Amino acid sequence: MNMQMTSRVDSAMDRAPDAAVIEARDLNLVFGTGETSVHALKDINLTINKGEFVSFIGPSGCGKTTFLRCVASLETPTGGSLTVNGMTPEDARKQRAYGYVFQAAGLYPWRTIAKNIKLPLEIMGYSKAEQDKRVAEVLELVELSGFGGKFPWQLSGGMQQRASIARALAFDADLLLMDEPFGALDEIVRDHLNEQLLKLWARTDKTIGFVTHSIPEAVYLSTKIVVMSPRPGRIHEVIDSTLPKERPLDIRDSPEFIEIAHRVREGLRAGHAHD
Ligand SMILES: Nc1ncnc2c1ncn2[C@@H]1O[C@H](COP(=O)(O)OP(=O)(O)OP(=O)(O)O)[C@@H](O)[C@H]1O
Repeated sequence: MNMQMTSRVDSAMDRAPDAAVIEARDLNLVFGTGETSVHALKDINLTINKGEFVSFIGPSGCGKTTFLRCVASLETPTGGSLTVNGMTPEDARKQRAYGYVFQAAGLYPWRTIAKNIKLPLEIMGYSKAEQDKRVAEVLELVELSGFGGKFPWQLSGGMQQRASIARALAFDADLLLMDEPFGALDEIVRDHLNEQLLKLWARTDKTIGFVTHSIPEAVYLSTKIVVMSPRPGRIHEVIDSTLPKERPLDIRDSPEFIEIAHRVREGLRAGHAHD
């Protein structure tokens, strides 16, 4: 285990098990200045605890991606505070606190799937044996064992997305940030990946922040649904799910599921009314 890994594990162990993974207090982000400035996030207050699956839903431009990017230290807030595992997002990034899955799989076409997954591990200085072990583990987690030697173009869109999830899982960060990872896939593939993602979450006890435009996807996956509204981007409502952790796909026909979906839809409607 290299130094970076050791410090990450130590700092995680120092913290109380129920400590917040993400904590935003009066968080604001304004892009630019003057008349053309955009108030992308306004007074965001949100706590995400360990093991939660939190979806962000809201109309285009309400700041979902910007919030995730702040957590990942890819954007810098202009006001308020934000901590990740109790530290600044920048320190958390240096300690590899999260894996990030983008909307497009973003795999390098000239590298095999295994070599794509290895890339962050190579950069982090893992030994060859450890790299191979982790690649095998994460390929199994996303049910792609046997595909490590293939190139991205030899895989379907859904399989490529699973490979990009495997890459984000490779260094075993406790936090997974996912920005509309299944948005470009057809419904059936998406259903299947949602099911697999839930199983993975239940098995690994990770904390997940997930951006989506789909109400059923948000309700099916989440323990908490953050409904956002645009201009400026705010949290309109946070809905705690009452669904059990075990969720077969047909739970979507249950009255409880339909009730939560209804609340999310109403929240989105009310948020739009601010325009
Ligand atoms: N780098 C930037 N410079 C200026 N404005 C930006 C920048 N990044 C995002 N914005 C603006 O900030 C607002 C929030 O954008 P963001 O991408 O976070 O929204 P979103 O909710 O993720 O939207 P979508 O659902 O379309 O992905 C938008 O008005 C967007 O145009």
